[in-house]
Amino acid sequence: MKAYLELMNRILDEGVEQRDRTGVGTMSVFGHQMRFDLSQGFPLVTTKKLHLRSIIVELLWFLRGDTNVKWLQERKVSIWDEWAASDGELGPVYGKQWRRWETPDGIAIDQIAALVKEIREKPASRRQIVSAWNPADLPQMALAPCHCLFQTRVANGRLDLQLYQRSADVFLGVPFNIASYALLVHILAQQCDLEPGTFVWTGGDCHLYSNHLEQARLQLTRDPKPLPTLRILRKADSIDGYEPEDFAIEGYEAHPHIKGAVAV
Ligand SMILES: Nc1nc(=O)c2c([nH]1)NC[C@@H]1CN(c3ccc(C(=O)N[C@@H](CCC(=O)O)C(=O)O)cc3)CN21
Ligand SMILES: O=c1ccn([C@H]2C[C@H](O)[C@@H](COP(=O)(O)O)O2)c(=O)[nH]1
Repeated sequence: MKAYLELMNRILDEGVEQRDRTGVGTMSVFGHQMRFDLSQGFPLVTTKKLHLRSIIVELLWFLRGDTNVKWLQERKVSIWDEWAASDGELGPVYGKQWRRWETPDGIAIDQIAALVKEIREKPASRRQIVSAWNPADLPQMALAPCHCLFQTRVANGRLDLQLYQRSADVFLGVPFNIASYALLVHILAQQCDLEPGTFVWTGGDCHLYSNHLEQARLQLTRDPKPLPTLRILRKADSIDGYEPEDFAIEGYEAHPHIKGAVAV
């Protein structure tokens, strides 16, 4: 995960101070790209221990089309709690836009099902895109989508994916986002009889919150370890058929966990 350390290093080196929406304050750079060849291992940060289960459960929650934290909480995942209303709702966030984007005449578009169909039937298509950025729905969302658009592409029997993340909390969010989309590539590839290819992460405002700077510097003193391997233990009948227990990570060696407060 050298690419991740390089991003943290770049922010510490050339980032500018920004006052942000949360009031915490950040150091930020604008525009950055990282590439992960998924045939070389699963990109899980090794310079601090990560809880992959939360990442798996969150991705399956997006794929369910769910926008209520209840399902996450029942599975002991609390990462969205701070933004939820008292009934658990987050408004029309990722799950809604991925699975039920509403047209003005009330038709629901399942972007994920359409993507799987496009990859299978038109692998050379340059229109394999899913967007969570729905300007009409933004006012109702608890938080505007950060990982807002992704595109896939098929070449040489491999599935590549590029994500555009408009806003990136590099210490807390980005390790989750990288692993989550790498996992999504594995799932989509399995469903479409392809091999996982390259995951390209593209960030807009890439920042370290002022209360994460020490944690970032500590990680930069640590040597990254070899990447683990992700195994999907079963091929589900469709993209909707996966359970958290279907995924296993092998050979994950990491430095101790580092705590950091989340900016709300
Ligand atoms: N400021 C901010 N940063 C984010 O990364 C973020 C948001 N807000 N809002 C929405 C979601 C929620 N995400 C989160 C929220 C919390 C953690 C977090 O606290 N992670 C802990 C461990 C939590 C666990 O595994 O249960 C960590 O140390 O990584 C991670 C991602 C990503 N997003
Ligand atoms: O998946 C996610 C979700 C959120 N973030 C971070 C990026 C920012 O620090 C905040 C969102 O604040 P905005 O003012 O809406 O940009 O959450 C992330 O890194 N990854």
